[in-house]
Amino acid sequence: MSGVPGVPGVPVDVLLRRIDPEVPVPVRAHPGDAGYDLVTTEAAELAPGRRAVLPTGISLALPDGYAAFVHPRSGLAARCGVALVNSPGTVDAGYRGEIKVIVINLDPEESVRFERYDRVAQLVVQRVEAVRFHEVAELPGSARADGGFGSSGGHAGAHHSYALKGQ
Ligand SMILES: O=c1ccn([C@H]2C[C@H](O)[C@@H](COP(=O)(O)OP(=O)(O)OP(=O)(O)O)O2)c(=O)[nH]1
Ligand SMILES: [Mg+2]
Repeated sequence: MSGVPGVPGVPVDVLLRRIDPEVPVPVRAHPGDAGYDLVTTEAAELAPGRRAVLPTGISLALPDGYAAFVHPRSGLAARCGVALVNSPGTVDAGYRGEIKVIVINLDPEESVRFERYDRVAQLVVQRVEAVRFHEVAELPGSARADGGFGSSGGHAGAHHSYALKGQ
């Protein structure tokens, strides 16, 4: 194994176990892509508004200090209205179970069908930091302060009233 964790451009070595013996090892569509495509090992049909937990046939041992994030595929979202319920899903370094993808069909009218080995999501591996929290009575000031949730204005949909209750 040659990967040096944290050195840019050097791939990180990740142990992978195939639960489904025929499932392809995740690949990127192009060199440099962020996401490694995940397939479903089970066919499924989702009526409008329905969701499913799809198995991917793989489990991983990520190095400490890393996590993998299960992201949606934009093509499925744009063409079929398929989203991930918990987007992005978080795969912890210590998780040894099968990676699963929680899909939902947001199209109001059309069902969507997944065949075995269809690519349903993409896995992005990233470094994650551990933190030490230091409790204080007052936080240091900042330009944004407590502005959020549209405080800077000027976005599409501004004609809808979505002011938070009590603000
Ligand atoms: O899209 C996902 C999200 C999570 N997981 C797996 C890996 C992750 O390490 C574990 C737990 O996920 P998470 O912490 O999001 O779920 P939880 O509801 O907090 O469960 P737990 O109490 O087990 O942490 O489930 C997946 O396979 N796919
Ligand atoms: Mg958790």
